[in-house]
This record gives sequence, C-alpha cells and structure tokens, in this order.
Amino acid sequence: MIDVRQLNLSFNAGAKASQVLFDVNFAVQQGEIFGLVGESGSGKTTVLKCLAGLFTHWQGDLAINGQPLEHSIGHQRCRLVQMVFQDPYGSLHPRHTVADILEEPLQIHHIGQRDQRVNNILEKVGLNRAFRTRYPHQLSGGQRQRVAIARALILQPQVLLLDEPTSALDVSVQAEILNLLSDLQKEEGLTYLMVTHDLGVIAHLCHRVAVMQFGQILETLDTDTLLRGEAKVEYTQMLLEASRHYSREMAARAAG
Ligand SMILES: Nc1ncnc2c1ncn2[C@@H]1O[C@H](COP(=O)(O)OP(=O)(O)OP(=O)(O)O)[C@@H](O)[C@H]1O
Repeated sequence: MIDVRQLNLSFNAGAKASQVLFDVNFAVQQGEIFGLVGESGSGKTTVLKCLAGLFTHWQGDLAINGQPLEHSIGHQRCRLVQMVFQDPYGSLHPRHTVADILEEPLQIHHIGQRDQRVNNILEKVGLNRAFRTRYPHQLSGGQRQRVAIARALILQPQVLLLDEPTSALDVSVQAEILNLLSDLQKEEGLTYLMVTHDLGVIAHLCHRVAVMQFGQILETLDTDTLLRGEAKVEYTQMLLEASRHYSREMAARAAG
C-alpha cells in the first residue's frame, strides 16, 4: 500500500547542505499499522512529510496504492493520504469552529452533503453535532485530537500518517485516542504509518516497526519479535531497554 524506495532528502544547498534521509526503504501492506521509531532527529517526521506532500524536494520513488507520488501536493493525494500531527491545538485554526474546520476540505474538493458528512464523522470519532459550534480553545486536548482525526478522515483517505498522535495528551486520554485509532483502522480498513517513541503505543497498535537512526533504516521487524527482545541490531535492543526503563520510572513516579 505504501512503498518508499531509495528516499533521500537534504535541506539547503551548497556548503550549507545537510542530508537528513539516506536511501530509506520500506513497504507497508494494506490494512497494516506500521511504526517508525528512533531517537529524536533521526528523520521519522521527515519521512511522513515527504509522503504527505509537505516536503517536495525529495529524491527516490514514493507510491501509495500503486500510484507513484508527484513532487507536489494535489487534490488526488489529499484523497489518498492524510496526516495527523502531534499537537492538536497547533494544527487546528483557532478562529474556526469545528464545523468550519471539518467542512473546509469538503468545500475545497467540491463534495456535497456537507452537514450530513460532518455529523457522521463527528459521531465516528466519538463526538456529536453539539460540537459543531465550538472553537478549538473550548475543547479538551483529547477532543481536539478527535477533531484533528475527523478532519483527516473526512475525505475518506486510505492511509493515515500519524506523527506521535498521543504524546501531547494527558496520560489518561492517551489510551482513549489509541483505542479510537484502533477501532477506526479496523472499521474503515485503513493503513497507518505512525511515528512514535512509546513502547506502549507500539505494543498496543503496531504490527511491524522500522527502526531509524541518522536518517537511515537500521532494521524492520514485527512487534512480537521486538517485544521478545529478539531484534538483530544492537541499537534496537538499546532503544527498547531505554524505553522500558523510562516506562518503569514514569510508572514509579506516577505511583509515588
Ligand atoms: N525544515 C527543515 N529545515 C532544516 N532542517 C530540518 C527541517 N525539518 C527537519 N530538519 C532536520 O531534519 C532532521 C530530522 O528531523 P525529523 O523531524 O524528521 O526528526 P524526528 O526523527 O521526527 O525527530 P523527533 O522525534 O524529535 O520529532 C533533524 O536534524 C532536523 O533538524
């Protein structure tokens, strides 16, 4: 469903050029939830932005559902793939109501029956039509992320690119959003490519993960293999240990 072949990307040119992606290769199957993990700055978000059309100066071959992606963003790509960002407050227009936010993509794509579609999608993400007139600042963090997910889904894309979709949320609402994403994936037969640093998120949602460091993929493995501690690459083992340690410390702190 998602094919990334020999993806390379540099920022700036000449003496200031810095390459951040080096021959990135991976493939995600239809209906799969695929995680991208790795330390900060390793290039995970950059991969997502290339697929979403937010970066257009990449080199290589990108395809979704067998359709090669152009070096520009067009209407067709928006109907195929949508991105959900980490910070739902920053990604929603502060002076637009929920109805405005959800109707905008429908207007741009000349899609009718907007009221009905907005009500349906609100219900799908666990909100209701009473939220139509609210502004982002009148919503909780979890509700804002539900609106961001609704906006991503209103054009009925086949692929969602999720950039740490729960990390900006209160711990108590993280599980709610993960469950929502899991339900939507099954109901709609969606394919997810998800950036996360959270072992719990990987264990809960992902079928397979690719481990990135310094703009390269070190290995791709299934979640069970990762959680059994059977990764081939030492860096992956280290990442797993660090994440377990971090989770235990967090749990101890929360309990104490
Ligand atoms: N617009 C930009 N201009 C220049 N450099 C950039 C730009 N966007 C990202 N980078 C650089 O590209 C590299 C990869 O960034 P990216 O955001 O993809 O990392 P990441 O793995 O998602 O990190 P994190 O987990 O912290 O979000 C970093 O060194 C970053 O500084």
